[in-house]
Amino acid sequence: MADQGSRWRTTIEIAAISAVLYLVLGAPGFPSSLLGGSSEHRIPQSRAKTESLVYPSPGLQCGSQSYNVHIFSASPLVIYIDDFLNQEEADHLIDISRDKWQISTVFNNGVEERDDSVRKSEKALIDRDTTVQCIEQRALSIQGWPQETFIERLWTQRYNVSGHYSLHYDWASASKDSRRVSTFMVYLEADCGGGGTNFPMLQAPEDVKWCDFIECGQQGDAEGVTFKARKGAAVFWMNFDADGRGYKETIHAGMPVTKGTKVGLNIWSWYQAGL
Ligand SMILES: O=C(O)CCC(=O)C(=O)O
Ligand SMILES: [Fe+2]
Repeated sequence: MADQGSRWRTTIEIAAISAVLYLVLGAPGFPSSLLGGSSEHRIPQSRAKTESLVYPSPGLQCGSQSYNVHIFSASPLVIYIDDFLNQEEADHLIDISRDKWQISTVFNNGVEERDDSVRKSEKALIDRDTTVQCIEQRALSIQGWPQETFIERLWTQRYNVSGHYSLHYDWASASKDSRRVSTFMVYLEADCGGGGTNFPMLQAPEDVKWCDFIECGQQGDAEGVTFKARKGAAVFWMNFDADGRGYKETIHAGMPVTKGTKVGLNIWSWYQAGL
């Protein structure tokens, strides 16, 4: 949470951080074919990545879930999905994360390490029971079952007071044949102050009806737009356009939690040609 006197980030800070991230994270906005991965010089996909890609079982039987879709932006496509998960599903995911929490890490110059100044939280790789697979299926269904697109094994993340994730893109590398096409940031527990998901390059809409889903007034002091952490809700966005250019507007941050606990869920869809 920020007040008038002490803004969490100034415009200049955001511009500087964005410029560094832009270069470090593979120059989003450039055609991914220029980043490597042409058909002649295909970058071999790491075994670890391929093994983390999953697809729900064909015979899966799932109940229906009535979610409410609010399109925030058409380009890039950004949607706030209220009730993406029901309360039981959200509680179940927290339950199966128990005993699996580990300190979240980041990659600095290719080295995986803890860096609380960038990302302060815990994360858990959850087992793929029926509930989890039905959530994977829902995520694919909303996207219209895109071809050659898989789900990355799901991770939950837990933020206590002062937990946060500073500005970043959700992709670190991308190629013509292989990339993290979309993100669902889902809120499983939101009994907290702060903890919204901020997009400094997206513009807040005018209509006050959006104030149910985004921070308005004092709490809306951060640049751009901050989606509220609401239990069961999800923010969905596409990371790349049809030509494989990363959308620079999708830079985002998990805002610091000022009280209580926030638990989130990442659902990332991965395009992998020829798997
Ligand atoms: O917790 C949030 O609001 C954002 C988390 C996030 O961006 C991520 O895990 O990649
Ligand atoms: Fe992210």
